Formats: sequence, C-alpha cells, structure tokens
Amino acid sequence: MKTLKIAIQKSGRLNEKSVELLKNCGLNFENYKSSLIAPVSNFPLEILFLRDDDIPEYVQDGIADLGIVGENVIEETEVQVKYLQELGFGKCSLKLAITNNSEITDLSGLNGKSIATSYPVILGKFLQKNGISSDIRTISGSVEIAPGLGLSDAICDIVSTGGTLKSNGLKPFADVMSSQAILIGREGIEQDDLVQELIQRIQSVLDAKDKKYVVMNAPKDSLPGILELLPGIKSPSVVPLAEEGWVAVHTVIEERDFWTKISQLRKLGAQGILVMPIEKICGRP
Ligand SMILES: Nc1ncnc2c1ncn2[C@@H]1O[C@H](COP(=O)(O)OP(=O)(O)OP(=O)(O)O)[C@@H](O)[C@H]1O
Ligand SMILES: O=P(O)(O)OC[C@H]1O[C@H](OP(=O)(O)OP(=O)(O)O)[C@H](O)[C@@H]1O
Ligand SMILES: [Mg+2]
Repeated sequence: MKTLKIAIQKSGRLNEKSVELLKNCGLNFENYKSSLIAPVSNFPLEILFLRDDDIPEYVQDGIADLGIVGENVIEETEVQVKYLQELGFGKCSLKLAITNNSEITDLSGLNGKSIATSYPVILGKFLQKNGISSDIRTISGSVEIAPGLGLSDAICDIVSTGGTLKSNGLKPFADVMSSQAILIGREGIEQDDLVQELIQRIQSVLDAKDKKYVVMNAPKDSLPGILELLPGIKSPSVVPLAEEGWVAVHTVIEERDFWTKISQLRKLGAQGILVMPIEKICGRP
C-alpha cells in the first residue's frame, strides 16, 4: 500500500497547531523533530518537518503529496499547487507600515521610496497593480527595524496583533493580503482516496471547532420558542421526559452565541442546561 507524505513546519508559528490538527484527526505519531520524518502508525502517512519556505516547492515537485503552510508563503513562492482546505489558524495580514512620524499619507506617497520586506514577489505585484514604483529591499527577517536603521522608508511585513509594529515606532498603512494556514496538495492529488479521507477527517475536526453540544429539559409548551432559537445542524432532537409535559432538547450551537442563547433559553423555562465540547462532526450534508 502506498504511503502519503505531508510536510508541516518544523518549528515556528504553525508547528504546534499543525501537529494538534493531525493528532485530532486520530493520527498517531511521535513528534520527534530531530529525525525530521515521523511515520504515522495507524494511517499510511509520513510527516515531514521542514522550514515553511520549502513546503510549497516540495509539494509542487511531488516530494511531499500534501503540505500545511501560510497562504503568504504559497503566494510568495509562486508555485502550482492545489488549495485543498483553509485551516483557520495562523491568521495574519501582510501590511505596509510607515514610521509614526512619516510624511507619507497615501499609497502614491510610496513612489520613489524604499520598502523593506521578506515578500518581494507579493509586494512587487501589489505595487504594480496600484501603479506605484518603489525600491523593494529584500531582507530575510526583523523587517520592522529597517526604517529605524535608515535602510528603508517603509516596510511590508506580517502583522497580527500589531504589537511588533508598535514597539518599533511603526503604524500600519495599507493591507496587502490576508493569510491563514492552508492544506495544499500537488496538482491532481485531491482525486486520491487516502487524500479524500484525510480531508474529510480534517473537515470534521474543523466543523466541530467553536461549537458546543447542548442538552436541556424544558416544558413542552415552550418548544416553539426554543426551536426558533436553536436551529441545530439539521434540527434539534426532542425527546419526551418521564415527567408529563416535559421534553429534553439536544442540539449544537456556536460557542459565540452561547451566553446570549443560554439566558434566552432560561427565560423560556429551560432547566438543567448541559453544555459539552464536541470533538468531531462527521458527515457534512
Ligand atoms: N504573528 C503572527 N500571527 C499569526 N500568524 C503568523 C504570525 N507570524 C507569522 N504567521 C504565519 O505563520 C507562518 C510561519 O511563521 P514563522 O514566523 O514561524 O515563519 P519562519 O520564521 O519563516 O519559519 P521557518 O523557520 O519555518 O522558516 C507565516 O508564514 C505566517 O503565515
Ligand atoms: O503583529 P504581531 O502580533 O506583533 O506579529 C507580527 C510578527 O510576528 C512574526 O514574527 P515572529 O514573532 O513569528 O518572529 P520571526 O519573524 O522571527 O519568525 C512577524 O514576522 C512579525 O514580526
Ligand atoms: Mg520561513
């Protein structure tokens, strides 16, 4: 039987969440990074631990069948790979930023100025699209210190909380792209049965994220109001209780709706409301 290979980041921002996702898919493997390759004992899969910059090309060239990497890195490497699934972590933006005291007020102010970045391809395309001609200075890291050192007038780098910009006396100025971790595959690999199974497992973990299983007892009379509040995945299950005139309602709600819905349910007479985490939701309609 053939064995698939998936490349994930060896260490850094995406490593922990990538490992967690694969483990939540029921895959058993040792996270022993020193060997850089870990066999999965209960699925025909090997995990390769790589620098994130190398992952898109490894996948394009078929050295790995699949990879988990930031959209920013995929776009920068300009590879031909298939986007199989957005993974919802590693969310960040690529932004242009200028010093707090900069005289630049709009994009055209970047004409003739220098911009330091680790993303020359993405930035180059963005500037061209906007008809701006700047001097792109490519550096491999610590981009935020470039203006302070007199290396550039502006920067283009990854921003999440904005803390790094702030502590280097910079302010965001324009959005270049937003990014998150993506499951990519080499062209055509999505037809493979094992890949389809893995994608389904990943989707069932992602679908369960941010959702709760809720069970409550309620007077039968308040059911119409309760059902209106709780659409559920298809519709809630309603089970009669031994006590006449009462039912148990089972359903799934979004974590973000939790507190508002619970207080409304209580007003409708719901009691003994149990809220439980969900590990996986399988069988997308
Ligand atoms: N502050 C952040 N918040 C959220 N996601 C981020 C943040 N910084 C980076 N990312 C995402 O995580 C990816 C990996 O970031 P990291 O800083 O670990 O990269 P790296 O230093 O290039 O790692 P490597 O050693 O693998 O080359 C980035 O390409 C981006 O998609
Ligand atoms: O907006 P913030 O929340 O401050 O995040 C942005 C910073 O995060 C990333 O660096 P990271 O901390 O991963 O270090 P690295 O550049 O050395 O990889 C990125 O390169 C920014 O510098
Ligand atoms: Mg890197």
